[in-house]
Amino acid sequence: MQVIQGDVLKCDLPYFDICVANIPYQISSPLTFKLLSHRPIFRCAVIMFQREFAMRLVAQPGDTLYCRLSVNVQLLSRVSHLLKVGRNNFRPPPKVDSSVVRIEPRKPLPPVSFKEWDGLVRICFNRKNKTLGSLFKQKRVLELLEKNYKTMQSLQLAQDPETGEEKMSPDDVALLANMVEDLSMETSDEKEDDDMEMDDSDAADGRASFKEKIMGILQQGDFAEKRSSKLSQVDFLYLLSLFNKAGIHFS
Ligand SMILES: C[S@@+](CC[C@H](N)C(=O)[O-])C[C@H]1O[C@@H](n2cnc3c(N)ncnc32)[C@H](O)[C@@H]1O
Repeated sequence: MQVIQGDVLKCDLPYFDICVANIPYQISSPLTFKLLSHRPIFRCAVIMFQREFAMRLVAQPGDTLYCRLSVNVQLLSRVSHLLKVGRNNFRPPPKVDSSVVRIEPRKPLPPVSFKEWDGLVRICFNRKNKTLGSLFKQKRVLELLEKNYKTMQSLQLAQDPETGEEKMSPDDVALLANMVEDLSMETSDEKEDDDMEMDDSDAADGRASFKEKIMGILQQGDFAEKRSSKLSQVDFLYLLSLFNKAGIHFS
């Protein structure tokens, strides 16, 4: 047996196939994504988390705690709740309850670029109870997508629907380890709604047709009136494929 002493977030992990851990809860998110980006990928992890974090990991569409953390972790793995561990199992009792969760990485990973995926779900979960139609009408979102669209066109890198989508590479997944800071336990719906929808004056500067293009894609998949809080992994993958086929990219 090899014992490694050090900060698990900073040290290079060796090959392992099973991870069993009782962790400090403040590293839940970075550790989860560090494990999921580790290669070769492990077989199974059984980890105790703070109850609310655990419930976010396993939350399904329609559950109150369903969020970006849920869709990102579930894109990469199957997660199941194994056991509740109440605070009174400890002396002295901590302030929070715990749960033990099993994480089994998907093999193979879904055929999607994680950068693209993350770009899409960031927009969709910015306000998970708003309709996608209303989220994608925001000036900030349209400007970002149009900028990406023009860049891709000028570089002639727009994906040809016949040649297929980019695939998720191990390097791509490794990005996960660096994007965990805002996958916290706060609900983004509590944020101030400071985004402007594009109004008529914006139409004058030529963005109207791009907005129509985006709305057309949403309507094509019957997404305009839907809300992220109710959409499954398959829905998001389908939506991403519709956008990519139309030359709209999120990274
Ligand atoms: C919840 S305790 C679990 C202790 C022991 N494994 C057990 O099950 O009784 C978490 C342990 O992780 C250690 N720890 C905290 N941050 C760490 C980090 N970044 N890397 C490695 N260990 C860490 C703490 O010092 C503490 O001993």
